[in-house]
Amino acid sequence: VPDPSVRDHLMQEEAFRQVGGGVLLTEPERRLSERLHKLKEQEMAGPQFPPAMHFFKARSLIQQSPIFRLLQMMPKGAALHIHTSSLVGVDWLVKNVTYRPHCYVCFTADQSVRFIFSAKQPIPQPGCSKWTLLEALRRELGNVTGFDRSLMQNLTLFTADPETTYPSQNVVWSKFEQTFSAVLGLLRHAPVFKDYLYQGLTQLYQDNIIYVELRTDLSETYELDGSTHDKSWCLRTYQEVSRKFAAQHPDFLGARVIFTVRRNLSASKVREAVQSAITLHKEFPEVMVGFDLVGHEDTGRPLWYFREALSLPMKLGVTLAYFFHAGETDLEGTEVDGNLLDALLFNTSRIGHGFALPHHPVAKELSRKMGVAIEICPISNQVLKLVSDLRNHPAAVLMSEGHPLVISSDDPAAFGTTGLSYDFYEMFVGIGGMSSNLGTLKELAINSLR
Ligand SMILES: O=c1[nH]cnc2c1ncn2[C@@H]1O[C@H](CO)[C@@H](O)[C@H]1O
Repeated sequence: VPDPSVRDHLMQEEAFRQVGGGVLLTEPERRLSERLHKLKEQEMAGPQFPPAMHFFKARSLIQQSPIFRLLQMMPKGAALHIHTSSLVGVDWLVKNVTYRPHCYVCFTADQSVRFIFSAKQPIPQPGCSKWTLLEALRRELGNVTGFDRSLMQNLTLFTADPETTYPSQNVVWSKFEQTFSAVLGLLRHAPVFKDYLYQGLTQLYQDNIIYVELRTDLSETYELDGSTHDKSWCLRTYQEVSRKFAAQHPDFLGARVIFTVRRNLSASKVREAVQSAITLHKEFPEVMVGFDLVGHEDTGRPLWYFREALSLPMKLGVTLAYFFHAGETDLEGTEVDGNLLDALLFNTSRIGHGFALPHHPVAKELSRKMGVAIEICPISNQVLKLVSDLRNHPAAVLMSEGHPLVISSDDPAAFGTTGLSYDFYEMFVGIGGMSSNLGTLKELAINSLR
């Protein structure tokens, strides 16, 4: 029989690590934690357990969960992994933005839509029907509600039947990129862009989030007469909107930007992007925090392919922080498997996703030693990686091994969420299981502000 005192010690150590360790609870917090524990037991014993289901099917159940409502009230710190183009829900885009004057729509052959604001009839776009003024179209239509619903469906992945709609990663990623193309015409209209950012910050603030870092390619914005604004205008706007919002909500710390480009670009294009990231960072040190590469990682170019571009700041003796998406993959058996290690060798400040970390022992150890935070986006993994059941998510292992984790929502509009409460729910109830407690939640919130 093993020595009971040794066993006892080891058991305690294990329990401590499983919940992320570290954070002490005050007496009232301990009581709240017990209450959460009881609620979790009830939820797990229920006929349907949301974290074991695809989020699109689980959302309405989660909305009824008392744990979810407590999580909404909880201060959650910072949202560190959100793409601007999917920040604000499609409800607001359709009901507010597409009802503004001068908004035109056209329909693509593959049943998607494009939008543009213009003072006069816009020039036709290849592959799209004739531009129609939405105001006129709605006047002609009998069923405006149905039409608006179909517009919304073009701007989000959310559907009642995810398994048949998205049978593979390639299918879901192609629809995903379609939603971005559709949204862009609305978002890039300069006055809409300002309101959109403000609305995005409002939604985060309402979910008790006090700081956000937004990933964006800073694509040019346009006015009604077709004139355009460049990346500097865009960054200035982020700064202005963030300051205005913080002035009106003194407990909000602000918004900053991670400049992104797509990982399927050529080496020379990425080199140009890194160069402009360096310039923009010099011009806007307060608001522009770093650089990242985005897009479907499994089919994209590996970081190593861009090594020359990514070494540029070092060569020039300037600092440019990296916030790489890496290991959003499984073990692929291809060059993209090197992304986690390369992200770390390029001194990444955080890792976006890191889902594949358990497959890469050397990268994993290095990451832990460097104290690099892993941005866990559980709902994104469900939708884009088709992992419906979150109970075996690698984040539980990473947490028990002492990796600093932060929770984020990635693309709230595409996934049908707002704020971080849905993702916290999936982390707390699904990934953390019965052992995660209020201390775990506290640790996650504190990590996001460290
Ligand atoms: O989870 C993600 N992984 C990688 N790329 C993403 C993810 N979410 C969005 N994007 C990328 O960001 C662009 C918009 O800024 C999208 O076009 C998409 O390719």
